[in-house]
Amino acid sequence: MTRPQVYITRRIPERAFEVLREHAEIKVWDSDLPVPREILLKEVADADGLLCLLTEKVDAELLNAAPRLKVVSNMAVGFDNIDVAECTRRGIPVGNTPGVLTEATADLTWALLLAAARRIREAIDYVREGRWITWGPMLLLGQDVYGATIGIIGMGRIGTAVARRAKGFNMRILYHDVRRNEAAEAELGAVFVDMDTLLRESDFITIHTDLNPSTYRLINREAFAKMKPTAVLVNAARGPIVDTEALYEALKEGRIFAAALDVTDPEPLPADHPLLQLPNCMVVPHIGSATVTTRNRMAEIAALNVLAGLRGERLPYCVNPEVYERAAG
Ligand SMILES: NC(=O)c1ccc[n+]([C@@H]2O[C@H](COP(=O)([O-])OP(=O)(O)OC[C@H]3O[C@@H](n4cnc5c(N)ncnc54)[C@H](O)[C@@H]3O)[C@@H](O)[C@H]2O)c1
Ligand SMILES: O=C(O)[C@H](O)CO
Repeated sequence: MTRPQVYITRRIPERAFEVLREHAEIKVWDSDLPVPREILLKEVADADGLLCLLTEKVDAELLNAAPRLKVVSNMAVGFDNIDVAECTRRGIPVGNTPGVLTEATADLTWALLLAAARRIREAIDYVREGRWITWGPMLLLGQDVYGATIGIIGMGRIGTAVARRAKGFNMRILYHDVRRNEAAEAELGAVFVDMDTLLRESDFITIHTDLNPSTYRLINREAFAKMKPTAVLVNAARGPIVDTEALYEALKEGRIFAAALDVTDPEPLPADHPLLQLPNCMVVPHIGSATVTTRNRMAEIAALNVLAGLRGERLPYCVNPEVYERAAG
């Protein structure tokens, strides 16, 4: 019997290969850079399973080029790179990797929050550039975190994990979401507020929604105008949730204190982008889930999703379960 073919779009942790090797022929784009689109379109022609990353656009064009495809498995929790409706229409289940990256991403959010509040990037440059002459009573003054108010936009898995850490800093926790999170309210004393209240009252604003039509450029000029001049914004969700031009203006004109971004629009952000010239903006290259253990777990779940899809079984983590109802009906 011929073995199913799986295409993997990047060099990923070995764990994925351990899961799949016995059951499928694996072809991999063996590089640390994304597979060029024209090669991807050729490679999926005889693929039964696709294990992809957030850098690959899975749309009608790709699906047309992949007539045998039985499963699309994204090695990420976010799946805004995939046209899920189109996959569902074609009866293709789509998998993602929720949960296993929650704590790592919350940790990174906090690393950014603390670093932006206390101007760590500027402080490191100050020392490295030989400008450190003496202790200074007015040197590199930042914002207090302990006891401040944090406003969390998107109180899902990662938002809640960020809130848990905020509790340890004795913070007042506000949140906004499209639905109430009563568990977070009970456990953490988080208070549900409308967006306006969150923007006006928060000292720290962190973004943890998925990217969808309702969150695209949610943080725009009007939103920045409502924030405190001492506010710090952290985005560890998706770049397009923040309007980059509006952010640049807000930081340059001192309308907010600082921003720290793990994700940008565009992404990657070109090295000569004006945002990177601003002392009060810190950007890291989308490393929220980048720990050894987390990436191993993500690779494993992504592979288990592929395996289930190849066998016609329900994916352990499926973003379009309606695909099974359609099949049953
Ligand atoms: N920086 C990184 O490396 C990294 C790592 C993991 C996840 N992410 C991003 O973080 C997102 C969240 O992950 P999660 O596991 O917490 O997902 P989740 O589904 O548990 O949480 C997302 C929350 O956003 C809420 N939401 C959706 N639209 C909203 C809106 N318009 N206003 C307010 N809230 C809204 C949802 O109701 C949900 O509670 C992912 O979709 C992904 O894009 C980034
Ligand atoms: O959505 C995700 O999982 C991140 O952006 C990468 O871990």
